[in-house]
Amino acid sequence: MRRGFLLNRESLYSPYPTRNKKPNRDDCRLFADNSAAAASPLPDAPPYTVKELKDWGKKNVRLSDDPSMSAKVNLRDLGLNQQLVFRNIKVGTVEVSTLLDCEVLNLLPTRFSPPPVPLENAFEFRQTKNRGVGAFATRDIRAAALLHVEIPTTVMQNTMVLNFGMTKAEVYSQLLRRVPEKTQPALLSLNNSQPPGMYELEEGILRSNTLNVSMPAPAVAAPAAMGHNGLFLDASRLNHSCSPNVVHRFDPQSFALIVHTIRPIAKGEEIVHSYIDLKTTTTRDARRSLLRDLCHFECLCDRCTLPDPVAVRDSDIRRQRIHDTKREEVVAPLEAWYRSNGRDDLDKVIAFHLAAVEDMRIEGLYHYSYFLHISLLAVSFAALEDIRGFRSWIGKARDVALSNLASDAALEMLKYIVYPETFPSWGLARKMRNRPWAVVSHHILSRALITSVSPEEPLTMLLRIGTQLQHDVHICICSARMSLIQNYIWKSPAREGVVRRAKVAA
Ligand SMILES: C[S@@+](CC[C@H](N)C(=O)[O-])C[C@H]1O[C@@H](n2cnc3c(N)ncnc32)[C@H](O)[C@@H]1O
Repeated sequence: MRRGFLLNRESLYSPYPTRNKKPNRDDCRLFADNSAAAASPLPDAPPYTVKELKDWGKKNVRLSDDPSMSAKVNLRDLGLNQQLVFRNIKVGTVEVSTLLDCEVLNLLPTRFSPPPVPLENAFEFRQTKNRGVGAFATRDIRAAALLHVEIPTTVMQNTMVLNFGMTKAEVYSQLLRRVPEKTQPALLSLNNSQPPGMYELEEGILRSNTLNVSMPAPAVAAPAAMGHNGLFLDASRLNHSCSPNVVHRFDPQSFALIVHTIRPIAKGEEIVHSYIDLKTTTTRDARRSLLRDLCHFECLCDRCTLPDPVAVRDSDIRRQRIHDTKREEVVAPLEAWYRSNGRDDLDKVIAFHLAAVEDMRIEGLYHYSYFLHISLLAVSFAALEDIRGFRSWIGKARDVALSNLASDAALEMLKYIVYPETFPSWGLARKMRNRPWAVVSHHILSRALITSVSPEEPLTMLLRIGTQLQHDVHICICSARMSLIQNYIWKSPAREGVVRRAKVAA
């Protein structure tokens, strides 16, 4: 039985990271060392890939014989001007053991904002039949519910440069040793799915359970090398599924992992997320093989254990279809309807989007163009002045915005749910029949607004569509509502010019 580590006394009292604060003297560091640079000739091209970095490190980096330092590495030569420090930081009452670059530490807020409050007791952990422990809903949960919020136990940069000074095993063991003693039993009881004998326990646990987290990015030459991962005691118990029902995001402002449901979850259903990028792996065999390679288990999720080969083939075909549909193809039917000045049948547009959304529902894939499809459904139902249809789809679009932490967009959509007739494409079908060109802009604008979660995007889209239709963007803008435009494009660098031109045109 593995016993907990003894804690280094200072690590318990490590302060918040503050701006301009020098690292503690007892921090273990990977120092930049100019003499090492002089000694080691640079390769012709900068080493950017992980393999190149590793090879370069093996040839050029020497281990420090100074026991107060972990290693001496001239990372500037790699375009990575960094100084990695082990530091325990406090988030509210939780102490997090981190290994971060000094610059990243300095970019963290001096005070973390309080994390949002999740549903209470909405899930519990239980033993599954064949996948170890899993989390199960204790009641029916709606889509876009804030299910879980968790502060990490450890966070570390996961670039390979760590290998230069300390072995990975040393880094992992140092990181875990700095975790508060009371947390260590729970941490050491986490699943270790690495092949037996391959890694020390600490490394096995970290490799099996960490999730990618987003940290503030300093201006470094090789930002791709600046990934970070975090270990979360509860979220680590979530099993994988190729049709997940939750997504998670890390919010550096509150230093918390935020887990949202992406569809309704019934009482007793398992709560699952995806360990892999489902966009790049469409077939069951490809997904299973990737999970075998990366995570060392045979996937037993619902989609991978479909009862017969025909069902598996149908699922593969559906996923491929979702994967292959380009954004332009999604937009095309509504654009064709609009080009016909509303003479085409809008029901055909609706049927197209409903079929796509149904594919996504069956496969449990709510990324890809899901948001675009449901937004265009909302636009179509608004054009037909169908309140029920409109509310249903704009409600789903709002759910997506909420799970993406896009609260402004979600608020705007809530306004449309309450007052559908204020939605810019409201009654467009009727208006098109009467005054085809005058209302075009409303349709374009509403689409731009609704299909975007970022404030920059509507403008880009307006410009793109305006150009596509060889229709001056000023005309689009001048006949749309000024407040909406200003609201949405205010952050854009091109804002000044567009708003000025729009005012002139209006
Ligand atoms: C991060 S842990 C998840 C929690 C784990 N079940 C536990 O008991 O702690 C990942 C491990 O759970 C199991 N697992 C997760 N999803 C699975 C799936 N879809 N099929 C089979 N095993 C799965 C595998 O053993 C995997 O290595």
